[in-house]
Amino acid sequence: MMERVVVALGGNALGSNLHEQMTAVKTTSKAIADLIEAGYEVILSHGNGPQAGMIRLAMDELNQNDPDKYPVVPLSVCVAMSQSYIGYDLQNALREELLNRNIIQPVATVATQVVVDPIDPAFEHPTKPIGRFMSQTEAEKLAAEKGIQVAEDAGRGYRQVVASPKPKEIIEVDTIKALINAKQTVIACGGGGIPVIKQGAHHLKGADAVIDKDYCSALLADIVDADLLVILTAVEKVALNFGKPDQKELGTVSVAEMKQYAAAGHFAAGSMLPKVEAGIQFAASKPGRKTLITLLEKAKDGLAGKTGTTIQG
Ligand SMILES: Nc1ncnc2c1ncn2[C@@H]1O[C@H](COP(=O)(O)OP(=O)(O)O)[C@@H](O)[C@H]1O
Ligand SMILES: NC(=O)OP(=O)(O)O
Repeated sequence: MMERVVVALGGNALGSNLHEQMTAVKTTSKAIADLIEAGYEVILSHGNGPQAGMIRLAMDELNQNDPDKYPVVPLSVCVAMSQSYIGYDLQNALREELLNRNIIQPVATVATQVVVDPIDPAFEHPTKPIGRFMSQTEAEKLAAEKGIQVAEDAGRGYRQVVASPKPKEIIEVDTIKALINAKQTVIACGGGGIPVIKQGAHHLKGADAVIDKDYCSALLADIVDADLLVILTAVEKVALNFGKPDQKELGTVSVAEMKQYAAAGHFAAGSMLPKVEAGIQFAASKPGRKTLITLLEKAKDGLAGKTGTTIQG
């Protein structure tokens, strides 16, 4: 039987600006088309930190220069814009790659709303880095000028930080399932989904946040009953003592073991930790489910059990 795989694309699959993204999606599409050609049923999700930050900054700039003409654009709308912008580039490149291989399979992006809890403590403590990397001096200057919060991002520089509540429910779940059942390749939950809060009987109000795409991908993988969650990032394997002389790369690891490593502080908050936590969540949710964390270029080999870090129940 065909294995169903939710693939979460990280920053290196998309680049961090318009030009990089145009180039990156071509390589990404080849890796994804390889999986489709190998017989996997693929559902795609992706990050949006650099893109949502870029859109937010541009919108803020317009508003500060001429507030009458350009009202404040909420972060939820910036996330919606980023989903469409990234979805467009991905579906364009993947469509072409599949047609070049004579694979007739439509690709569609679903604007996906994801419910968050209005009293999630994350709203009080912004931790999600978005936008470009800056020096400490530049970041502090921007924070003072624009009234935003900034923080150091996993040893890589300073970035704007925003609230990142946990994803609770995917609103467009039936649309996503209908497209999968119609044999279409779906891009959903981009950027962790457009964060919304339930109000009254049926109203959904946009929330000022960016949801983590790894946590949301684990939720998506669960609701579409995927066999595998594949988190593609910039390292081939997850490591213990990362970046230290005694670094040790992990192959296949049980949920229980991975929980111990996470508790011992081996995975950096804001970079590897959410991937490991999302991976554990999915692998532990039902017997037989697995999570693979590896490089984009190694996705096919990883699924064949040749490389990457696999978390299993
Ligand atoms: N223990 C670890 N093992 C491997 N990589 C780690 C570890 N801790 C932190 N990292 C870093 O996490 C990065 C992946 O996180 P990030 O760049 O935020 O992900 P994304 O691919 O979703 O954009 C890796 O490229 C690596 O630099
Ligand atoms: N939304 C999100 O998790 O984006 P990044 O993967 O770019 O951080």
